[in-house]
Amino acid sequence: MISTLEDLGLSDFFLEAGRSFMATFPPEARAELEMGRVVGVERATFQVWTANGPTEALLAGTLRQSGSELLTQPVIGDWLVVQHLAAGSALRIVHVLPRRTTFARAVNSGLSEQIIAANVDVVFIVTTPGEDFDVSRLGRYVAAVQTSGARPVVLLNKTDLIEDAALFVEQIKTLALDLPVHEVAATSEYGLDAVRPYFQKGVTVALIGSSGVGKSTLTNALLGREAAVTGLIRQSDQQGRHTTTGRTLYPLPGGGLLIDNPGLRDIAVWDAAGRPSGFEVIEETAANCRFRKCTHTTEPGCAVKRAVQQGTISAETLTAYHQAQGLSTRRPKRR
Ligand SMILES: Nc1nc2c(ncn2[C@@H]2O[C@H](COP(=O)(O)OP(=O)(O)OP(=O)(O)O)[C@@H](O)[C@H]2O)c(=O)[nH]1
Ligand SMILES: [Zn+2]
Repeated sequence: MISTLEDLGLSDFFLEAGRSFMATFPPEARAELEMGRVVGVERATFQVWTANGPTEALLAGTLRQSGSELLTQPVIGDWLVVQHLAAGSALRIVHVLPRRTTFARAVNSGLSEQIIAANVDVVFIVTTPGEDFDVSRLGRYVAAVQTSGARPVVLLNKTDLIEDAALFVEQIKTLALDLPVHEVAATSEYGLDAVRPYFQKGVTVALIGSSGVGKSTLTNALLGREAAVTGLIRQSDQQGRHTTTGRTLYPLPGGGLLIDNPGLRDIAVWDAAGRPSGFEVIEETAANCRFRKCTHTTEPGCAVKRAVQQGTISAETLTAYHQAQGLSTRRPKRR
């Protein structure tokens, strides 16, 4: 399935970055260096796929980059430069290459964020037409994914449980122009043929959505039973069920890659300038607005507008926030 690093998503962007980093080493040191992608993370252990296949890799605590900058913590999907030590031993992670997209989750009640995945091209936002259905929350997910540079696609799962999925699809489609929305049922594999074409060679897809919407079931259906990748980190509980402690990037039988990110609820993303762009930052800042019901549009004494002027909140984030707010007033009643 994976025969070249291009199958794993290696593009000119990463190739150039990797080459110019390696060029800073003397030739004899350079011979030990290689590029690879993080395909598994389980606590402090990484699985890195290089031209020779997947291998365990470790972060040496004392390692520093060529400058004296501390090494960035690698996450699933990262492209790396690794060093071969003795034959048969784990690789050493030397450098994390610049990321095209990053996904973060809010931690500490939204005060800070933790990056959990990098270099994702397409994000499947999974929802169901049941209790979980919340158009304004979906709107925040869509906006966050768009801001990250990845492409949002909504999967309405468990459509076997309702009569008329079209009603829900209509509401979701109002969230963004050209937003693809697919009706699926993971348990019966209904609708998955429309979803598989997103997995083009080298394209990385991640699944997000609340707990219980069917992300694991979808992942298994898309991977197919045989696809369980040996050599990658897989954890099983007593029932043999795939559990959700680690993160894994799986190659699909027909090409493309899937990141398993279970339980990722309060996603936030960082914009290109590295500022947190989840809406938590707006809500925190809004506490300092002069008016309690400030809409952060034209009010005097608006702390959010001030933060945008000062560059601590991006204008795009505020626009996305306003869009999501507008949508929330049109939120349909739950049935
Ligand atoms: N009826 C129906 N049930 C489904 C469908 N997809 C998943 N389920 C069920 O929904 C439950 C939750 O599915 P999971 O795949 O574990 O959900 P998840 O999103 O991975 O949940 P977390 O691991 O908690 O994040 C399971 O009992 C599935 O069998 C579907 O299309 N139709
Ligand atoms: Zn305000």
